[in-house]
Amino acid sequence: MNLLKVDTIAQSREKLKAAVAEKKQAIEFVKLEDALGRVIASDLVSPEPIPHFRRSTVDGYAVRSSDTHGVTDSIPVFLEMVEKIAIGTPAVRTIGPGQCAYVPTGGMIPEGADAVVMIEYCETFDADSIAVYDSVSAGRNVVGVGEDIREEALFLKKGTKIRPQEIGVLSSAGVHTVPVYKPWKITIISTGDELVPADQKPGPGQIRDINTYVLEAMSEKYGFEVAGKYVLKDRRELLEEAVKKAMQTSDLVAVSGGSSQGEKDHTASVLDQLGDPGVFTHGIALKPGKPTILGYDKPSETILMGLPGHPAAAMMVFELLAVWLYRSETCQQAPKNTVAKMAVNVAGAPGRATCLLVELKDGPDGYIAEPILGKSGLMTTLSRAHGYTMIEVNKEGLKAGEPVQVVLL
Ligand SMILES: Nc1nc2c(c(=O)[nH]1)N[C@H]1C(S)=C(S)[C@@H](COP(=O)(O)OP(=O)(O)OC[C@H]3O[C@@H](n4cnc5c(N)ncnc54)[C@H](O)[C@@H]3O)O[C@H]1N2
Ligand code: MOO
Repeated sequence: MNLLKVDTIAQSREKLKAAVAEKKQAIEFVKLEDALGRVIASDLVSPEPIPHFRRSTVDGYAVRSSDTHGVTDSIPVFLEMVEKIAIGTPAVRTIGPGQCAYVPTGGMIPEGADAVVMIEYCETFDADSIAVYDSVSAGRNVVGVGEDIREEALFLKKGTKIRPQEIGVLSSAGVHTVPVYKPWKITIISTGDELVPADQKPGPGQIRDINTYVLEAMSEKYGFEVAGKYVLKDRRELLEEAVKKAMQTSDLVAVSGGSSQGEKDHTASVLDQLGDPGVFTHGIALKPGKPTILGYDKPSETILMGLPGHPAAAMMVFELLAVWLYRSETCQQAPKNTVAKMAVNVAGAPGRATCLLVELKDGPDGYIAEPILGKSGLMTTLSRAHGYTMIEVNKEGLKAGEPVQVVLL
């Protein structure tokens, strides 16, 4: 018998990390307008405080807060209005005791003032003075210098994936060219005599190709750049030629199909032959995903991956290993999980971790996770799934009502 000697997910991740330890992560600079979805490649420190002047958060009068102590809506204080500050211009006068200045929302707070009274609590008394009917404490309605970002403070960490809100932080700090990781280049190779493209009608025994399309979509979703894609017949020399070519341009070569031990399963031996040192894992203790192949080629710094042919397995292994490794190498955090309670008992797989697809339903106190059980050759199971939860290797299973972490897909 020739059974695969399997690694756990943790072991295979350790081996992947060790293999790529000296792989260089290239960095590039992109315009702020093009930075959405990219991953910041160095800690960003602001040379100046943001904002760099004190700003009002309301339309009102900048005052010395001590002048308003004891003021109520029936006992006002009368203040001399010494300046009307316009938005976008510097405040010129210093506010002395008994004085104030009009300031618009976002306007600059003048020297001497330490708070702003909203216009609703003030009354114009005559051309130069106003009555104030509210008592304010120091700092009220004022954003201080550096309150958003302190001078020399680290304001965005390496590994941050840029969302619209980070675009805002970057623009406020004046970072208009952003250091980001160059995306990994990936070549996707699907093998199988039975595969026809999605726009063709499959004959008897044939099926439409799924993995090429799914892996390309995942690559786009997770920020890889597709350098090439091939759909090949199950012939060793075709696979050899494609992998050889891909290794010249790619950080990652993902071959789907032919990963098992059938007569036409060449992936492991081709990846092992072309890589130096070659394949270090063939088989992981995961359901689905058992026949996964992992290897590396040091000279070209290419990660070599053989994904199981079954589409759901290919997708989950790509997520759990390729995407995981890319996140880890670019210092990104794992996505936040959601918690749900299992709807029913589910058994684990002896000796293997299970990646259990679940559909989330609203329950009386949070989500309920309904397992989606189906053979790994079926694709619609994945489309129904909102996410997955892992049943660890040595766990018998999950009990109805048990809280589980769900990773959203
Ligand atoms: N005797 C054994 N047979 C199998 C085992 C095993 O341990 N012993 N493991 C099963 C498991 S689990 C999986 S997963 C598959 C892995 O197979 P391969 O990686 O060698 O892939 P293929 O045999 O080429 O294909 C399997 C299956 O997936 C379909 N497929 C392949 N590529 C695509 C594609 N691009 N788009 C859509 N569907 C694809 C293919 O038609 C097969 O149905 O092995 C089991 N067998
Ligand atoms: O391991 Mo297979 O990858 O269960 O579908």
